[in-house]
Amino acid sequence: MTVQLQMLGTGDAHATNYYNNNGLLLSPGYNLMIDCGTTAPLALEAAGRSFREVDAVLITHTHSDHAGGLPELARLTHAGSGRKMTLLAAGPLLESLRESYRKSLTGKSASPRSLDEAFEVTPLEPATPHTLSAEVTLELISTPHIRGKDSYSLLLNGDIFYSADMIFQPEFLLKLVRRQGVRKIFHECQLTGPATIHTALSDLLTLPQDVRSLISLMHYSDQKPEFEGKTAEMIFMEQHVVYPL
Ligand SMILES: Nc1ccn([C@@H]2O[C@@H]3COP(=O)(O)O[C@H]3[C@H]2O)c(=O)n1
Ligand SMILES: [Zn+2]
Ligand SMILES: [Zn+2]
Repeated sequence: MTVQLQMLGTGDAHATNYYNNNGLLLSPGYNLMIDCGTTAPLALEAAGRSFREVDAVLITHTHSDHAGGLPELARLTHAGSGRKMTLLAAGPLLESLRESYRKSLTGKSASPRSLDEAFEVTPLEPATPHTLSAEVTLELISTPHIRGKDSYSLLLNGDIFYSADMIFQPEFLLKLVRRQGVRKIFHECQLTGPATIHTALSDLLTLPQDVRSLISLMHYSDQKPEFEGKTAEMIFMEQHVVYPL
């Protein structure tokens, strides 16, 4: 299967050396942007890509490093091609996304005046596999991040897990690998300190070796270079590199 993942950025919300942790799932005839943080429009260009190559954008949750770039993406697509890009998200996120979009509008802007004018807004039912193209199926999995804030991780093609920001879920990760046959895990990673709303590197290091060996780390801070060689079998994803899945 010729599906690839290119991270537009691999940084956390405060990183200055890395763009926001947003991805581009690349497949023949269908490219999906995974999250669209504030830096995503710039990061697309830095990665040598164009919004014109993106068929749809999926939002995992409504923090600015995951959804803050939607107004600029809307402006670009509206001005650059006139087309409406598809926006995919779980239903419970839509009200918040619509409100954030409204708040981003300024009086003079020529941007579309609402999220629905800007995008073909398409709610996705969680816990249900959705066929997005001949080579891409996607299931949203509700995972805990911040109390009261819905957040959805992704199961791609049934055997690849991509975490939204999430509190460490060891039993869940073990189940994915041992019972559901997940063969790759892209996991967010807080490098220092105890993690309360994210998953710490120290948490991931407690997983069994066979699970660690499937994990690629993303959503990290500027301290990443200090942690090279300290992640056991887990590898750091590098932004803009294209990884086969
Ligand atoms: N000092 C902090 C700590 C956190 N935050 C926000 O909380 C979010 C947690 O999820 P995230 O997607 O990593 O983005 C973080 C910041 O938006 C913040 O804005 N300032
Ligand atoms: Zn984040
Ligand atoms: Zn978050």
